[in-house]
Amino acid sequence: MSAAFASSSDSKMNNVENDNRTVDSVKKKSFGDKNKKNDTNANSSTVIKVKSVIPRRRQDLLKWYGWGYKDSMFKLGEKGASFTGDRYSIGGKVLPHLSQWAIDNLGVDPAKAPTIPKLPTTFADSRLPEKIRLELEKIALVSVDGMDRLIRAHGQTLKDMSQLRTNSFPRIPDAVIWPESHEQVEEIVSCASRHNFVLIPFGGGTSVSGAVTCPAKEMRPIVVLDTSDMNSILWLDKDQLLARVQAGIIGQDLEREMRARGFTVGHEPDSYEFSTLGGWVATRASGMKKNTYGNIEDLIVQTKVVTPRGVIEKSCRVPRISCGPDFEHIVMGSEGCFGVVTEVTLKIRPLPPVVRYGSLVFPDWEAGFHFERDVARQRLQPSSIRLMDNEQFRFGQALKTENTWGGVLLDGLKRLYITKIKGFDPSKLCVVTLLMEGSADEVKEREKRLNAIAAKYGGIPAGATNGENGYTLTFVIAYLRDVAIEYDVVAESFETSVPWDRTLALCANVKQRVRDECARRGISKYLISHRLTQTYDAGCCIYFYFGHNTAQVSDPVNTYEEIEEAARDEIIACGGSISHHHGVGKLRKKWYTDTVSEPGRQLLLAAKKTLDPDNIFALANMAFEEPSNELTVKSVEGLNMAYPGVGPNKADNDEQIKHTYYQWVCFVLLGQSVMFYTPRYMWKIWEGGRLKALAADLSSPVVTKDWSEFRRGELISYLSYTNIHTHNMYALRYAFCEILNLVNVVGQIFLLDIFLGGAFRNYGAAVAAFTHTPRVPADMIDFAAVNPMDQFFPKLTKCWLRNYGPSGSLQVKDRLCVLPLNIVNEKIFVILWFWLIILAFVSTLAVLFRVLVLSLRPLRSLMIAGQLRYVKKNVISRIVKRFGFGDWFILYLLGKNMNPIIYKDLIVELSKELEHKTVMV
Ligand SMILES: Cc1cc2nc3c(=O)[nH]c(=O)nc-3n(C[C@H](O)[C@H](O)[C@H](O)COP(=O)(O)OP(=O)(O)OC[C@H]3O[C@@H](n4cnc5c(N)ncnc54)[C@H](O)[C@@H]3O)c2cc1C
Repeated sequence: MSAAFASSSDSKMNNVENDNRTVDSVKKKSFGDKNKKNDTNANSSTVIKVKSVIPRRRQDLLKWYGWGYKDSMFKLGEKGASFTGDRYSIGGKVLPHLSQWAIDNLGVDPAKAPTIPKLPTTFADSRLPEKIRLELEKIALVSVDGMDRLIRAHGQTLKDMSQLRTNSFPRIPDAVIWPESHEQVEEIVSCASRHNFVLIPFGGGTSVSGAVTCPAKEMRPIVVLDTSDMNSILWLDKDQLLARVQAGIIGQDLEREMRARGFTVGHEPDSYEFSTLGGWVATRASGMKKNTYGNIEDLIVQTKVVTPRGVIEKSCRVPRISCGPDFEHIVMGSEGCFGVVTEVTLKIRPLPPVVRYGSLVFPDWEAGFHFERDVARQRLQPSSIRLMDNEQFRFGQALKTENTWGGVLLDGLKRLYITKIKGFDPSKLCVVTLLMEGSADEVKEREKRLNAIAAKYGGIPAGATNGENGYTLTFVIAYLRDVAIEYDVVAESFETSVPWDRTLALCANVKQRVRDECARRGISKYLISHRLTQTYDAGCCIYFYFGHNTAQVSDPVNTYEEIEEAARDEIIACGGSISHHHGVGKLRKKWYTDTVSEPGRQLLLAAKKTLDPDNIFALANMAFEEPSNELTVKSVEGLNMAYPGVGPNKADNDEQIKHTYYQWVCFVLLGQSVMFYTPRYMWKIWEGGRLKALAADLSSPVVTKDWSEFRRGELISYLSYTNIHTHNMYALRYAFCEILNLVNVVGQIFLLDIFLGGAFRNYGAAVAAFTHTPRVPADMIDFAAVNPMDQFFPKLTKCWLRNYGPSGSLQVKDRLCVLPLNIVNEKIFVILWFWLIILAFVSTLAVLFRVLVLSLRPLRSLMIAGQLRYVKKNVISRIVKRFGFGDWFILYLLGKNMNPIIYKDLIVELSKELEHKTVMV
């Protein structure tokens, strides 16, 4: 919880600036060579590994947040209010006026016991499958601990705080991972793309737009990528005034390290105690000193961003480039939806020699406003110049601490001078706070000129202390909201950017709209106040603060949001913007398209489609929709849906598998049988019944009278005289048919693979592997495990049906098609897969064996010997030596088709006959 007064803190915002004890240097090797190209001209050769003052891990974070405390950190009493803790200047002190202010303005009852949140003990189960967790653990530190996940489930909106206090987030992340380098982020993003889980980049968690809140309907596992361990300064170039910094560094750490070396970045959003460099880039942040240093977009020279499509980074570190649209501006303000910012090259500046605060009092808001306008027109703005309305001025007075008699007296005199002598109405006067930086002469000169302009509008200087208090209290004021909830008050700020000519009307109208909305709901105790915080040539930024007592309200957070929404409608109607620096997130989506136009929205969607087509960064901010249940189901294909591949299209580029094969399966099977029969048929033709004629009537198991002297003579004459050496072609044709068998089998595997659109080559193996995996995994979300039978032979598919509507136009209808035959097909093809694999193996062996037989004569003798019993080796080898391969082959086939006794007789006689024939070589 962001209530920021935990007593455990050991550093004060006010003294971190000069504390460089927490720095140590390490050699740069751990960040890989990829950084080298950015190192040119860098004159700091070591990585500055920064130790943050913000605790990084759960237990410490709990203390920091003040969770589990027994008592409230804030006490309202009759004699005043007090805070515990020492992080801010008002910690541990009594604020004598705050109780009365809270009673008068917000109807707080100091006697009522505050509602203190309990430390949660139960958390939603992590949905991250074990195997993905193990894979992630090989990359970086991972936690699925409930508290780690809860702490990173939220930003700092009122709703976030309310849900945190009641542990009622509809969805919290399933795991947190802490990468330490760009390379590790690349691995994590690639892992997320492979396994289709969601990544949420998380910096300081100070988002006030709902940007880091988990999309409630997301069914895929959500992993928060916490950048807090990526907080090193990779190099510092004092000549070029540049620094390369990892994106997870927290604002106050960055500034402390820079100041320790005599530099400053100068970017100080009010959240800079907690917010990170990556968060600033992702939200297009604006700091209070933007007049001198610029907003984040003015400070950046180069960013490195890991997207699912790869890394985006400009190839050169130049001050400006004219190279088409600047893609860095797609990343700036992308609110985590395109990828992770890992490293940033920032401009730095030498520390200003003089920093001086100041304040001016004006009779009313209009006078203060015209002063601000005049200063902007003359471009005389100091580093910061802010105008507070009367409500804020009085709130500031209520936050004053106990004072010395001297202080009280001085305050009294000042008050007397302003109200009695100058005649300012205490219920109207406004204050401008100033922060001036530069050389002593510059600061002096600027102050003189500002005082002169102020005088034109009735303003008078009110001293440096008031100005300084205004700035230091800025840090604490935001978090008062979190303790106010304990006293039945809900509050929040919202801001806008507005042209100068619309500002006064906008401020008045928005305040009036809030009053009307409160009246409509019977809310009588509330505060609506505003201040002007940033100025430009063309306009300014206005911050509104609104809070109300919840005693009369049944659903306080919802009521607050309704009123804020009405106020935003009014802001836009008055010419203001959706936001100046808080971003869009999930809270301000409603106004996004009107702000950027429909083509603008399409451009954003196109960028998303290009950089993150599978919606890995599914934060659903800006124009990106939260998944509807149907869409989510589709994204978890095969398990959390009725049937794989059936569902609404996720996007235009949704991958579609078109199943057209099923109508052709029977023809393909027929074609296969024809192809298998072809070699057999060819052999039949070529063989021409020769073997049958030679062995006619000689196959009977009983030796008959058919085996006569005459018949034996005939055969011996055929084999050894008339047809010897004429059977080579016969044998070669047989071998050719065997080769054809092999080619046929392999060819069929390829053809079937083409026929099934690439599904066949691994089909049998995938089916076999799948049967070893449980069909419905225990965690129900092992979405990688879709049955390959269902995947390639769906029984139910999505169909587009075309018909004519009642008035004759063509209609394309979304229908379901049932393919019942696939129940058989899926099995046929499994059997075929195994059968063809076996056949291919056997055919290969057959061909190899044929080659061996052709080349090794002793093998041929052995084969004949294998057909006979009790025949001497030399009898057989005499024949084999005199026979060619073809003769041997036909003799061998005869052996297979004859009675063995007759065959033995034939061999013995043949051998005798050939005894005097020349030996073949
Ligand atoms: C008290 C208070 C005062 C504030 N004052 C200011 C102010 O003066 N000026 C101002 O501009 N804002 C202000 N804000 C708003 C907020 O601090 C900014 O939006 C800030 O830039 C968010 O930074 P973060 O590190 O906390 O980001 P988070 O809150 O952690 O994240 C914000 C968004 O940025 C994304 N993100 C974070 N880190 C990365 C990364 N490395 N890569 C990609 N995406 C990332 C997240 O996914 C999310 O969408 C204030 C907020 C609070 C609570």
